[in-house]
Amino acid sequence: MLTVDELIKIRRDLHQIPELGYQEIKTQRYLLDIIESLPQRFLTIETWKTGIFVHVKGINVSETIAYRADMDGLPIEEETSYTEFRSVHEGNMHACGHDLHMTIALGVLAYFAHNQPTSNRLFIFQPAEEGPGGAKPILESIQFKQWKIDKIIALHIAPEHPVGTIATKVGLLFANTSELFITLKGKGGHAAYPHTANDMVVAASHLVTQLQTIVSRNVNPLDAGVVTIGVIRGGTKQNIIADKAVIEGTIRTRSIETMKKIKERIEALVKGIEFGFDCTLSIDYGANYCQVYNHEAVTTDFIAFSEAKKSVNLLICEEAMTGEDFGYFLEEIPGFMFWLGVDSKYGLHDARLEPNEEAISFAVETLVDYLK
Ligand SMILES: CC(=O)N[C@@H](CCC[C@H](N)C(=O)O)C(=O)O
Repeated sequence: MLTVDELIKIRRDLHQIPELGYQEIKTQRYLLDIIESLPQRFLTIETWKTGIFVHVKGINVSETIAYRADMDGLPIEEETSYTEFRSVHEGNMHACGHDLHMTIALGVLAYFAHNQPTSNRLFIFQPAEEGPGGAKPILESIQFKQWKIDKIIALHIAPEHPVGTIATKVGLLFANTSELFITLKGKGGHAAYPHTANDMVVAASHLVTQLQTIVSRNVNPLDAGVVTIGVIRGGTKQNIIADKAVIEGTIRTRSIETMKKIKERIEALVKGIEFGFDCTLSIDYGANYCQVYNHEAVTTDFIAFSEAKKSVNLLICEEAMTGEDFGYFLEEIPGFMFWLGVDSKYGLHDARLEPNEEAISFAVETLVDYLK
């Protein structure tokens, strides 16, 4: 069993070593050291790329329930008030709570390493949730298939809810997502001779503005969609006309049809920019995640469990336009995801995110109770 102080130490240690998707080398080693220090009698440990599976053998097996935690950090320069356990990986931060997700999984796993569960449990420490995605290749792996999972569960921290809150719903919880990378190629030149060049900073600026019309003009207002451009990059010096620019963003929708429609509109606008600015554009949709859709029977059962538990403040929430490759597990295996309140003034993907660590022991106790 891990004590509250040990759990907090683990979270703080993990917080200091955020690594991007499929680079979670130190994170994997750190987790393995803890997992290997637990009683091994019921455990089978296997690594998968930078991820880990830990199978816990049950006493009287009738099913296998999987619990998944994601492992990767984000390319964000930390701006929290932390002084003693700030990220030591310059430019990277656990700004999406995966340090808490892993700590909670370890806490629950440690309980079952000491107290053999009735049925089997599988703990999945999954790389690359923020991109390019670890869930789909895990599902396709022979290693994962050997465990024959009957039910799967995961959580995500929710900065906007107080500690003690569990928020979830039956059906759609998270959106369909697609990354978006557009490269514009034109003709560079001297800043004083714009008539001899095709300026990709100007072309990219027009495109970014036009992309904003898709949700407002092409998506049914009663439906929902998001086109967010998070990066615009181009040029090398203030007096040189840029021959290249790059736009990076993400698309979010409630339905596959709307995702298709938004992509069609992007492609049409890209053609217009090519024609209008006499340049060449290419589109790469990067990683695409399917929606997170909570299965009715298991989610209803978890909602009833949470309602009956005095320590839990249960919220039936609305769906969000966040994405999660956990959706791929739910395409194949019954299960659900829920939000865990961590009460931070600053939200997910914010350099100042400071989750309340009391949420860790609350989550471990609640999940142990649900899974035992
Ligand atoms: C919970 C959360 O914040 N998830 C990420 C998932 C990223 C998906 C992909 N890399 C993309 O940007 O489309 C999110 O941004 O919602």
